[in-house]
Amino acid sequence: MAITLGPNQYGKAEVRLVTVDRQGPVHHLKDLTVSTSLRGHLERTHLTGDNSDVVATDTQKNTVYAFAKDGVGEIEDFALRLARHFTGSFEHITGARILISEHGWNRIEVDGRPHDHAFTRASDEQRTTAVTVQDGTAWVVSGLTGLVVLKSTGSEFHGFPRDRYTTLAETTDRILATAVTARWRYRGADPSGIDWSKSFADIRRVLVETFATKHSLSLQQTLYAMGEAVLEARPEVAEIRLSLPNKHHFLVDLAPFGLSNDNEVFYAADRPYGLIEGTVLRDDEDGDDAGLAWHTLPAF
Ligand SMILES: O=c1[nH]c(=O)c2[nH]c(=O)[nH]c2[nH]1
Repeated sequence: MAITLGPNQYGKAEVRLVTVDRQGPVHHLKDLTVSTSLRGHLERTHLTGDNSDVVATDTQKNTVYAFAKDGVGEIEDFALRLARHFTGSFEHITGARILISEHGWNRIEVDGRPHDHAFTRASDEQRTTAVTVQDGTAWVVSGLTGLVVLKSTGSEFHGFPRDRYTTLAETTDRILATAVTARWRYRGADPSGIDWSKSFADIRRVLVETFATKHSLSLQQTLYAMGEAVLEARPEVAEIRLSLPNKHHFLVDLAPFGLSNDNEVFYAADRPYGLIEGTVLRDDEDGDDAGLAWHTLPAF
């Protein structure tokens, strides 16, 4: 039986990086978590322990901090700079994947005016990107996670099969709530000329507006509508994946207290939760150009 080394990668996970742009009295913060993964001809270290091809993960971490000195800018651009550096500087490193999540900070308001250098953490929501460079070609998959949304009506769920294990009541009016994780792949290899910040802001707006306005017969239907709206609004996006935990809000039975409950009092369950996941794509999109950017990412 022949044994061989399969696909592998290595890097520094979750480098915490905060930068302060202090060019003027008004400071600008960037708060990132950066993970690097390198791929290439790494048989020697795995098979013999010869590390002459191994760019140490400690060096990868230091590179992240050193590159931040010139300013981070948009996370997609920062990730592209890092990935191109690693693949361009070391002969045996042929691929790099850089994952970045950006944590938001809001300025504290003092007497109604935004403070120059004091902030509150925005929320658990994060903007994300996954940049892959392989043999000189780059792919960009950006997204967001932890975007919590809720609508207090405009959601129904009925018509599902009933068997001996079904107890769920049908409803024509329920709370619908979720924490959106979305990842969208930018069209084509080496995407350029994209205003990353504007693209992100528009996609986020379309996602939340569609969640709000689409009358929902299931979270699955809402997922598809959200993805479809993004693809219709943003031609630079090839496909989008959504992962939507159904944050159940169950009606509390107030009958034991002689009270009615007309969709006013709920128990917000944290687990278990339904998990609705799916991809919405253009049917003319050639999956091949996604290359390593998409198909080797965890599905959601
Ligand atoms: O929108 C929903 N989709 C489901 O698949 C499902 N299953 C369930 O119990 N509640 C819901 N709600």
